[in-house]
Amino acid sequence: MAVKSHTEESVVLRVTELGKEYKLYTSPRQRFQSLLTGRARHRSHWALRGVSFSLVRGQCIGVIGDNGAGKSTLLKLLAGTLRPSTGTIERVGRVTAILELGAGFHPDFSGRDNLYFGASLIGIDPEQMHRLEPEIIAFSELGEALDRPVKTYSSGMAVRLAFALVTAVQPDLLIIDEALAVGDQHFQKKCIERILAFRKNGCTILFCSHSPYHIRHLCDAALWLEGGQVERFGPTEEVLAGYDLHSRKREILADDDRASLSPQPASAVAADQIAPPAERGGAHIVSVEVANLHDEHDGQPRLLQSSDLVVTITARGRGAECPHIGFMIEQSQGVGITSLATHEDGAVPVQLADGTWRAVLTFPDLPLHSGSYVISAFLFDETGLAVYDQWFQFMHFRFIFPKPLPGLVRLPHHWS
Ligand SMILES: Nc1ncnc2c1ncn2[C@@H]1O[C@H](COP(=O)(O)OP(=O)(O)OP(=O)(O)O)[C@@H](O)[C@H]1O
Repeated sequence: MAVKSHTEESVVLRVTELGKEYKLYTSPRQRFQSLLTGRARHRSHWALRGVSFSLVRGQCIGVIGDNGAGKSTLLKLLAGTLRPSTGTIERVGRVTAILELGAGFHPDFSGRDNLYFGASLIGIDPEQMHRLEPEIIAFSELGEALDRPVKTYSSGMAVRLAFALVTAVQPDLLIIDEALAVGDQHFQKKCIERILAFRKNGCTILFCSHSPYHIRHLCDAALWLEGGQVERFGPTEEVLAGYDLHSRKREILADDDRASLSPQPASAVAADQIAPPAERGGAHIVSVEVANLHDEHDGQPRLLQSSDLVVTITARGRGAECPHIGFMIEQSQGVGITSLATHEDGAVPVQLADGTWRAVLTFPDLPLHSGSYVISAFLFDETGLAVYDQWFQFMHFRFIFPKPLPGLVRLPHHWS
């Protein structure tokens, strides 16, 4: 299925009826017997089946799906590190893949030696590599560590080296597997900037991520895999909306299962239990205060005792950069109500004397009906693309609207 109409010349990747079968043997002996006798003794597992799509030049496509849906298998097939069992892949131009970053490095050789070795594998000849070396080294920020054996590197250092090498030359098609989930904040930001620059220059990007946020902001189309097959392929928002519904249904089922095992009180959760381990010294959310919340009792979430919801979010940024702040309200059963962010609204957090940044968000005359709600706060970089920190569903509260009307919200409206 094509995402948008395009001429044949602009297609850089065409995948037709692609499939990957894994043969599962119960023991090495069974595998051996099957090799000897030629009789199939395996169970067949199709990690990918009947996948067809095409990408045109300059398109950025996000691949989403649950664990085990076949995303990595698809990316490895496209990168050529796995052979398909069925179907064809037609690629035009130079293709590079950032898969399992750093996995291909030789641990006993230095970072520099590995650069030359890795370059030859992705089609960069030694002369070209000689020219690119300073820029690759600068991007990796490894300094003197470059001449140490790679086995002495942290995983973050290996990733920096691999990303710097693989993106040293702009390819026609760049395949990225969760690269943004690794590395520190500073590195994530550099990765995003480089990906955006490639995109601007017409590079086609295939990007696999568990982060709908990054898919939404970087990709113009999305491919949703489910059980190894294409569930949906099309404009990002439409596919993400379908996947969001699917994920919520799955979470509700999982919650029901958990509840039947060990009932949990629906009480407010302390922020410090949920807040991710913000790298101390890095950008992080410092506090989120909600005005007029009455203390909880009887295990109930705290009650908002005002018709206005006023939330003050304070965060520590990175260097002189002005970060952005996001906020989300959901119904406690997991139905999303609203997500907002300073960068989406053209607002700017204010810097306080102690260097922290603060944004105060006010919902005047909160247009919600009576019910239980849960809030989340997010900290972004200055572009709104890198997520520095998130306090996800960290606080529940109750709200009582005096009139018992059915529904979720009171939308702005008028009668005539
Ligand atoms: N080498 C292998 N041998 C047998 N089965 C495999 C192998 N590699 C992957 N699989 C199976 O293929 C299916 C797809 O796996 P894949 O790693 O592509 O999923 P994924 O969508 O990338 O998952 P995740 O989000 O967890 O990384 C899974 O059922 C997995 O168990």
